[in-house]
Amino acid sequence: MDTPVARRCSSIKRIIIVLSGKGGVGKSSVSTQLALSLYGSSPSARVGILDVDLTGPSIPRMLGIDGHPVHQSSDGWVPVFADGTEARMACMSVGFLLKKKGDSVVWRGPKKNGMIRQFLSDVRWGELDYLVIDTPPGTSDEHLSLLEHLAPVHSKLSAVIVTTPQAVALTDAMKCLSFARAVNLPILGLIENMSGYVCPCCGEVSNVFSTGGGEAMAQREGLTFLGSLPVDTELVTLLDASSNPDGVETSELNSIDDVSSSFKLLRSYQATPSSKLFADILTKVLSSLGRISQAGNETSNGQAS
Ligand SMILES: Nc1ncnc2c1ncn2[C@@H]1O[C@H](COP(=O)(O)OP(=O)(O)OP(=O)(O)O)[C@@H](O)[C@H]1O
Ligand code: SF4
Repeated sequence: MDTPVARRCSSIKRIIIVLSGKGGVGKSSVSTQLALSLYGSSPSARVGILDVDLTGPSIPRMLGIDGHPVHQSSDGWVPVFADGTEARMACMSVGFLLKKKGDSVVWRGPKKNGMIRQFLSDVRWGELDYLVIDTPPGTSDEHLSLLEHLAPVHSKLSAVIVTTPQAVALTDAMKCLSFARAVNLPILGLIENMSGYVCPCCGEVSNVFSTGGGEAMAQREGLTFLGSLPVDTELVTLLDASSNPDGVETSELNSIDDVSSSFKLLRSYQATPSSKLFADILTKVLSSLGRISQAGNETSNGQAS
């Protein structure tokens, strides 16, 4: 089907949708870490991150590019490049379109649907190896709009589910899984976030909440368990340090050089020992992606023959 979204997405190889049943489980942090890991997976990897959490956009803040202006060209919106002039990490979020930091989006379904369509059809992503899409918690209008508009490029889609170990989060993660299955969205796997607390002094792991529920759910449901991430104080410090100071007006943030130093700080997280855990997750994500594309090829070959 030839639609504006299909035309725009023709230069994107893989689209990974990050889902969570419950709010606050770390879906945006995982989307950010996933995008950074994919970016670091090869010196030429080109990654986009699209924030469709319209009422709670947090990706610009996490990437240290909060408040940067988005320019409109004759061919659509130019995304903000989190890595500055290297231009391999493109980001788009409703957060860039708000006049002031802290402004809220109070939109009904049709307006949200229009915004998502515009994000998918009007952003000049260019050639991307991966587009990571951070979604709102649960399965809402935004998810339905997203999948409806992306239907012409369904073969490029897959999802990662993020949960925390508590029973209530796992129940909501199950709803997410049912949704993904209902819309025939391949699942790359499940991540259990905030699984234990690592003491910054001695490295001892304390299980503040129950643990292992995510892995058990993955096993039960035949999903790949991508891994557990502990509560990491270093990550929080970095995410806070990379954010722009409160109250900086959009018009004051025009220099692309401002972006590079924040991004370097965030990338330094990728070099810490705790990021080893995310490196293992990335290996499993890439292997699941390979498996899904192979299955897709076999299906299309089978259909062709
Ligand atoms: N593994 C972790 N260690 C420490 N803090 C974390 C971790 N994961 C997430 N956080 C922190 O928890 C808070 C919520 O995380 P995040 O915004 O990623 O959750 P979310 O699921 O996307 O939330 P929302 O429902 O608002 O979309 C953030 O302040 C984030 O920095
Ligand atoms: S885990 Fe060990 S070092 Fe860390 S706070 Fe507890 S007693 Fe102290």
